[in-house]
Amino acid sequence: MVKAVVCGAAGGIGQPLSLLLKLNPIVTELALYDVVNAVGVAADLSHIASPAQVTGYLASQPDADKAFQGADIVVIPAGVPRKPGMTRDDLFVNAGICNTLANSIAKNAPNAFVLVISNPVNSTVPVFAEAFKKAGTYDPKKLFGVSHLDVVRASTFAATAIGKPGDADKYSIPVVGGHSGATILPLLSQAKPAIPEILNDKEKRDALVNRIQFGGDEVVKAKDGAGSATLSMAQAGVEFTNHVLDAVFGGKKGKIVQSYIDLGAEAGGEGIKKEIGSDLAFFSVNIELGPAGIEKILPIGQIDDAEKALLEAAVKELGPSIEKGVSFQPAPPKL
Ligand SMILES: NC(=O)c1ccc[n+]([C@@H]2O[C@H](COP(=O)([O-])OP(=O)(O)OC[C@H]3O[C@@H](n4cnc5c(N)ncnc54)[C@H](O)[C@@H]3O)[C@@H](O)[C@H]2O)c1
Ligand SMILES: O=C(O)C[C@H](O)C(=O)O
Repeated sequence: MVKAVVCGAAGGIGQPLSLLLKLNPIVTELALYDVVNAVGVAADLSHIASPAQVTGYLASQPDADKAFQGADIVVIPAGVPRKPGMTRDDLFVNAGICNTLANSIAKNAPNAFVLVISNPVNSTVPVFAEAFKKAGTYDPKKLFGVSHLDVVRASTFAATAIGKPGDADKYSIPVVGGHSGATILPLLSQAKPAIPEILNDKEKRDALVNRIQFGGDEVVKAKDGAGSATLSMAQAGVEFTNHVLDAVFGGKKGKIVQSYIDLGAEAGGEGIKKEIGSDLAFFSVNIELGPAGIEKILPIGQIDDAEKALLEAAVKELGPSIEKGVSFQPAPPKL
């Protein structure tokens, strides 16, 4: 029996993500939570013939805590998306929402795996960590910042740059660092299969790195005020969630993914700090998934000079974003 919760389930990401989770037979209970329309979306999804039993909860309901009770995994695409001209940092208003959700999870599902999609991920993941620490429920091996859309984009954009757009799913490119602009560090030198036609052409390489780092802006611009990536994020989100579900509940060990995590999460974090030459508390790294969540933090490995320069820029920009999340003070409750 596996209970999954989607917070922000009525939103642009939340609805398709909930649909895709409803289709995963590992999930037997799916609770949809939002401040609007969660009950309607749940009624709609509940007609699909798959094992998950769907329930919907509005945050204003007196029994809204039930959404979280007994949850094994909570996926969080709640909060405001970008409009043209905004940076992800401008979405720090979402910190308050994240803190509230973290408190509900700590109270009702202290052992749940928590996957954070809400932006700015570089800051909201530290907000969750701090709230869990205050509640005494923090297990860093169970907290994941979802940066998987960057990995998906890297494959798609690399295949396109090479002139083989139909082969997107054949390219695997690790993306480490953070989830915003210069903090997004695609490791093109580690691409599988190798992409010498890009690596040996500075102009093409710079263009590809830039497209991966600023892929989110493409969608924000194209949607022209109607939000940011939702459908590609739902697909990336479910892909990542399913990897965690497979590792924790499906007995499939050993999957390696990248996620923005607490470097204190498990032996290996200190090694990353040496590799990146900084004691940043959070970074997106290669992790091996297993029954406990983050089973191992794996080295970044060999990177070339161009990537070393990008790493320096990423580390510089990440520090203040992490600090902002760590030092976030929720507004006192209204009396
Ligand atoms: N990590 C990533 O790669 C990535 C990718 C795309 C978008 N995002 C982020 O995901 C978030 C959601 O994006 P979206 O396009 O789905 O936005 P959206 O506005 O369409 O949906 C957000 C949903 O959150 C709900 N919500 C607001 N406050 C809530 C609360 N306290 N509890 C529960 N639900 C609440 C809203 O009612 C809404 O239904 C944004 O912050 C966006 O920037 C992250
Ligand atoms: O770009 C955004 O604001 C949303 C998301 O972080 C993305 O990368 O698409």
